[in-house]
Amino acid sequence: MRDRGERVTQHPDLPFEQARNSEYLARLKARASIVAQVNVARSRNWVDPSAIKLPVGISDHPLVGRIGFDAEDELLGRACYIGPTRLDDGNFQVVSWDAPVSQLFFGTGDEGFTIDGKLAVRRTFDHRLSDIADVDDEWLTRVDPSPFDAGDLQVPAPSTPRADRRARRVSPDSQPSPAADTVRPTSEADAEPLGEDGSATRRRTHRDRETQDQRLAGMRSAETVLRKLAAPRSAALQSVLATLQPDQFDVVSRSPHEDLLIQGHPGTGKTVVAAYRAAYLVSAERKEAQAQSVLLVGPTSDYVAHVKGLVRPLDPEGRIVVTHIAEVLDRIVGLKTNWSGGIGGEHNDIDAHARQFAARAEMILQRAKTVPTGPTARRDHLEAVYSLIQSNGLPGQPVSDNPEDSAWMARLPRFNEAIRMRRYLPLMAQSTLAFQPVPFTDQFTHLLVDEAQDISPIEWNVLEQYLRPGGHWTLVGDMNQRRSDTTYATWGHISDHLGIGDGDEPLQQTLLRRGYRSTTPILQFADKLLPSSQRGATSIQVEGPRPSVEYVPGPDALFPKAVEAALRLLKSYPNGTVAIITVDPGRLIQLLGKEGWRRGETLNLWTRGHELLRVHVPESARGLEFDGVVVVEPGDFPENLGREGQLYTSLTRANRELAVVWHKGMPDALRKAARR
Ligand SMILES: Nc1ncnc2c1ncn2[C@@H]1O[C@H](COP(=O)(O)OP(=O)(O)OP(=O)(O)O)[C@@H](O)[C@H]1O
Repeated sequence: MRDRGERVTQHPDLPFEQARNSEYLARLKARASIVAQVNVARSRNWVDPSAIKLPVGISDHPLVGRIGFDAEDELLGRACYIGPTRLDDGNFQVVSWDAPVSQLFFGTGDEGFTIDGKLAVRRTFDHRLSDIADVDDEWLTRVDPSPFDAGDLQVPAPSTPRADRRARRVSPDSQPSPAADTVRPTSEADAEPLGEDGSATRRRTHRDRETQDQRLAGMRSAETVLRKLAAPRSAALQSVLATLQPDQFDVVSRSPHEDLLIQGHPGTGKTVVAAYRAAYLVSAERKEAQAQSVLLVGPTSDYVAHVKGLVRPLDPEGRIVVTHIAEVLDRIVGLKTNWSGGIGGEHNDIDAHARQFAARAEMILQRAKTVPTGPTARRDHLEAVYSLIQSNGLPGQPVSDNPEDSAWMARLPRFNEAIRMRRYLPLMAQSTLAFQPVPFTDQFTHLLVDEAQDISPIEWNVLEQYLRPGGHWTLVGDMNQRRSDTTYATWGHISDHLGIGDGDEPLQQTLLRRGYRSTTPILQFADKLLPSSQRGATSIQVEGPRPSVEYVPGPDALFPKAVEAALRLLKSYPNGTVAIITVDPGRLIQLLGKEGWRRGETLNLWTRGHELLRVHVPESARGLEFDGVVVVEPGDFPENLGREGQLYTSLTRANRELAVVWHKGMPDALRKAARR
């Protein structure tokens, strides 16, 4: 069966490029096998099991594209490939994606290098796993013969370099003619692969076409991007290195000696930019990158699974650690404990002052010479620091003189209770740091934080400990998706806290404006939750089904209706992913159990025969995406300071289709949007 978005006609060079790609991957593998396996773990604390097994230099990422020039270049000839790693082998020239010359491919400019002649054509590859699935040419200047037709257009056998490579000559008739390869207007059938509901076959009006053309302005390889977005979503993000856009590559490739702040509406590619920036920072290609190491911190373990695959093939030396905030905190505490319950809590639980409280408590312990020793010293020491905070120090030696602080301290639970509660994990981490700072070997030259709007002051304090002196930050997020009042309300506050920016000026925001994930109808629906100044998010996926909103008359019918909607979406997106997002997962799970669903590999996954359904609370859905999403009882989603960040995030997890099921209440803004 043809997947959504697959092209009907095949580019004539596809077999050749597929064979070239196989040869490239085989050569990389051969190169890697002669390099001894090394332990690339960065430190005792950050052992990444998948990194240890990876031989240096290996990458299973396919070639990403090819550029051709209008004249012979002394070094590169008429054309060269762009790949995850450099390969320089006679007539097979692959330039690394982050080498200066690759700027020609990504369309960001021509600084820092010179070629003899000009760029004539960009060829972008679309992939299925590590194979090339499609080829898309963009001609800037037509040249004849084509730079890709330098008399050596042969199909090598797709085997190891040593294998018998009886070349098959591609018939001259099948050579790409520049005219045929010029990017076709986006109104052609290929560029409109979007509708499961018949919208793809619907005739687009002239105005629709104009709007779409405007949305695609400034993009490269727009057809391939649209095809990728129309394809079913999988649990993990698929590589989009080949279709990184000029504005995205520009951010990815900023100097490692710069702090960056990247803000964008849902689905504007922030996570993609974060992942490739991490890879760019540590790339082996550039000298300046060789001393770099990156801690990429996301919101949840699902996010880590979602993103890890993007950076792995571009980081064969294992210099990027992808983790999530709770894992960072838990590693610091270093005790075997199950943290249960939500993150929530009183403001002070996570207040930045905790650092001073913990430091003062440790000082009192040192003065009293009562620092624990022995086999359980770590736990005992943590208990001692925490308990001193809880009691606001010793008589005559308070931890804080502020009555508000001491009232908060008096409300803290006893250590044995607190050590199991997720809401006290940041305080426990901060208390541990008071006597056990992060060693230099565990620190990184760059901290890259995604969903940064959800990091609390105390968590920023903890994260700061992981940054080497002189290191830099890349902060990525969306203030409109902020999930709680306990985090900073503006980027200015965050940059003040971290002391980054230009003197008194907070760090400048880099805005990502182009929406990729959700269709415009979904964004327009969710948009109504935002203050008017923040509205107007748009997507290059202009068309798609309107979100469906269904009222159910009785509370008992709510979850059955939600499951019914999810089953309908599963039918529409048989190779894709569907999630139900609710603040009351218990009732849903009970129902799924009764209806024969069983828990899958992870907590959020439910299976019945061949059917797969994902169940999320707003918290765990952050940063993820699915083809279809059912949001249950939107009126129950918690608000923060009058904002509906959690609901907004949940509604925008859908790539193609959104259903809302409600009984108790609907936020007014959405009620109006649903009636339109
Ligand atoms: N250049 C690109 N080519 C193809 N797909 C892209 C490109 N950039 C982003 N996408 C796709 O758009 C979707 C959304 O991207 P991403 O998750 O990075 O957005 P985000 O801004 O982090 O979203 P959110 O804040 O809502 O979590 C993903 O499926 C991603 O693969």
